[in-house]
Amino acid sequence: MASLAVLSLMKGSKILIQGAKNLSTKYAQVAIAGLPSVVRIVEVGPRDGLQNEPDMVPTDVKVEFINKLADAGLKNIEVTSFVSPKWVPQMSDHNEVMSKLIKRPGTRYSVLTPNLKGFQSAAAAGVEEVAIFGAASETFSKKNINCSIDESLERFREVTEAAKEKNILVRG
Ligand SMILES: CC(C)(COP(=O)([O-])OP(=O)([O-])OC[C@H]1O[C@@H](n2cnc3c(N)ncnc32)[C@H](O)[C@@H]1OP(=O)([O-])[O-])[C@@H](O)C(=O)NCCC(=O)NCCSC(=O)C[C@@](C)(O)CC(=O)[O-]
Repeated sequence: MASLAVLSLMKGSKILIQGAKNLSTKYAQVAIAGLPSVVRIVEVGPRDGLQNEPDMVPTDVKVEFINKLADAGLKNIEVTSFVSPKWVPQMSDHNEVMSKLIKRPGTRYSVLTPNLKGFQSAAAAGVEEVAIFGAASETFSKKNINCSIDESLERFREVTEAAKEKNILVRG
């Protein structure tokens, strides 16, 4: 009797295991189905890596850093920010960086632009791609770009509309 029970238990658990396997495969497929087929990696060292440096990094050093990253084969490099020099002094040489860097064919150089003013300066500097950047919390949004999340979305709308008119790419 006992062996019959064991057998049916084993059969039952086998069905369960198979069911779990099918389910996990199905969910795995759904999960993979949701992923993009291409991932673009953006090197942000010249901007995010330098922006909080307390001592001003000379523009020529920044430009040499960017050129070396491009020479190393990086295809997407975030090179500076068009933000307030009062907020981020290290990025105040954004125009000089853009004018001095050697644009390597096949490499895309992008900059941060939190608002229309920054975008207009970036466009005047011949930028081909801008990045807008929001926040997940009201606190960080206020601390970082001095506005609420809703206000930032309105600013980003202005930037994206202006960028569309000038055929400048926008990255979120
Ligand atoms: C966004 C603002 C300017 C708003 O700052 P604000 O004070 O709200 O702006 P405002 O309109 O009151 O203007 C204040 C002054 O800034 C000037 N101004 C106004 N806009 C610009 C501009 N675009 N470029 C240059 N100057 C600008 C404006 O002309 C004025 O000059 P003043 O009359 O006092 O002489 C300010 O909050 C700011 O610059 N914040 C710094 C943002 C920043 O760069 N944060 C670090 C990068 S974000 C980050 O690191 C996270 C991230 C992106 O890496 C996460 C991720 O990777 O996803």
